[in-house]
Amino acid sequence: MDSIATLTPAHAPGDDCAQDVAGVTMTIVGHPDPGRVGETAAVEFDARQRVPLSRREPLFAAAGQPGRPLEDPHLSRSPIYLSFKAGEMPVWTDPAHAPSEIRPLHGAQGRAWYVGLRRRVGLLIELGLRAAPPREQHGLVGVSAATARLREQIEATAGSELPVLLSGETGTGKELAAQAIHALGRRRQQPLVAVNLSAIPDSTAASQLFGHARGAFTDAARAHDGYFLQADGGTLFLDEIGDASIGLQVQLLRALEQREIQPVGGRVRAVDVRLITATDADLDDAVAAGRFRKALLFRLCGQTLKLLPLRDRPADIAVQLVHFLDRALDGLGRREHLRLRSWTDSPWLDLEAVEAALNARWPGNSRELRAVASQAALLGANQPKIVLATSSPPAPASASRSTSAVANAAAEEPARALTESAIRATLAAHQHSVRGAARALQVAPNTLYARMRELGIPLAGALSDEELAAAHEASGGNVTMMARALGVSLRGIQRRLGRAR
Ligand SMILES: Nc1ncnc2c1ncn2[C@@H]1O[C@H](COP(=O)(O)OP(=O)(O)OP(=O)(O)O)[C@@H](O)[C@H]1O
Repeated sequence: MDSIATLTPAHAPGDDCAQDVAGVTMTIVGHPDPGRVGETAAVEFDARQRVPLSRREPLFAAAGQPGRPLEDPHLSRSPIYLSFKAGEMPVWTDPAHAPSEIRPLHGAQGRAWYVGLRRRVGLLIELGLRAAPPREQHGLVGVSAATARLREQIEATAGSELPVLLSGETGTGKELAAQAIHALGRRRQQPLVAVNLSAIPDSTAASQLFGHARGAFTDAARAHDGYFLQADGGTLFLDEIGDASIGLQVQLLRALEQREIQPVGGRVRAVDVRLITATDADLDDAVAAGRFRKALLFRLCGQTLKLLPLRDRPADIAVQLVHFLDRALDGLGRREHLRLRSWTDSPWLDLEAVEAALNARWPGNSRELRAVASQAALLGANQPKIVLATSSPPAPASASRSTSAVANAAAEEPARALTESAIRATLAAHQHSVRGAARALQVAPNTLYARMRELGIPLAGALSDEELAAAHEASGGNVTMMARALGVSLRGIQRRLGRAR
């Protein structure tokens, strides 16, 4: 049986009757050729509620590509069958020839399983038939049904002018989603200004957001346009909206309802801004506790997009793992690690590492996965196989919440657009010089250092001797390459090397 062309949507979680389902969707999560991770096959059940698996069938395909079989010669040529019964784990019809284990997946409510084939190929099997989504679209990497749905919601949202509220744990991609909504909407030629409210102290929040007139307060030697005016005609992305003080919430409500703002000590001004907000907190709880104004929440959630934790999107874990490894290996000039070596050699990215990633909890979600993948690429660049340190310490309650260090530093000087992407883009534009980026972002270097530590953005001074040694070995001692691979400045790495000697 081959992949089929006519598809019915995968059922919503909670429908647990396999008899109602026409078949399953299989996604490759581990393969000797890592380039195949993310390919899917939608396979109809036969008359006995079974699907065949072999080296030759079904055919797996990336979106828009022709289908290919699994090919691995370690798998049998003749099919073995997985049999499905409502409410039960699937079973091999011939257990004596079973190619290996089947395990239920975390959070899948009896509708998805991991199947390992001869410790060579890993498959995710979900009830329901669905088409293969692109591995990367609108800047979002992933092939899970949740990511496909999120992209559809982003497209639908981009066409409207309503405010959008993005909710999800830290690192799930809320800022990426905001960027995609802006990039697809009619305001795309206008600015997108991203601001993290948790990085702005209450005392200066009004003047930073709404601006101030010259002489409005002691230090206001010049008039200042706030973020709202900087985003005029475009989009303002307010991250950590749950951290806005009640006073600020009142002003935000006014800006939304009357489309005007009042700079501190200045005249009321009209402003045309599409607002996208994000939170990892439960704002309904915050309303119940009197910390968030119901009227503002009502206004903000014109459209609400929920981003699932990464651990509930196993197909995305595998695809993002390969994506982040590829990027890190590219920096080291070692992308060949992610190509099929030969069917006889064991792959650099083996199934053990993939399974470890699928089983990890990823409290810091994709941000944590990216950091773990970058470190694994570095440490494993000269090794026969990757070792994935998935036991990375859980992210703090929220990796993007302000720490007292950030709050204190921010209090010294206005913090500007301190979101992860803004910092990374500015660093890249300044050869990773933190001082240069801090100047461009108009923040004190200490504010930027603290925020970078908080977001897990690499700093040369914080690199361990082990990381340094691995990068040194992987780059053959080329310091420029080391700096590129580690994502830090050349000067920083030279200083750090001096210290290490
Ligand atoms: N679907 C995805 N595809 C590729 N990269 C992703 C995806 N989701 C998140 N990331 C990466 O993870 C990191 C964190 O993403 P982002 O800043 O958008 O998350 P967030 O939910 O806004 O986090 P926070 O709440 O902490 O601000 C970024 O480097 C981003 O590129």
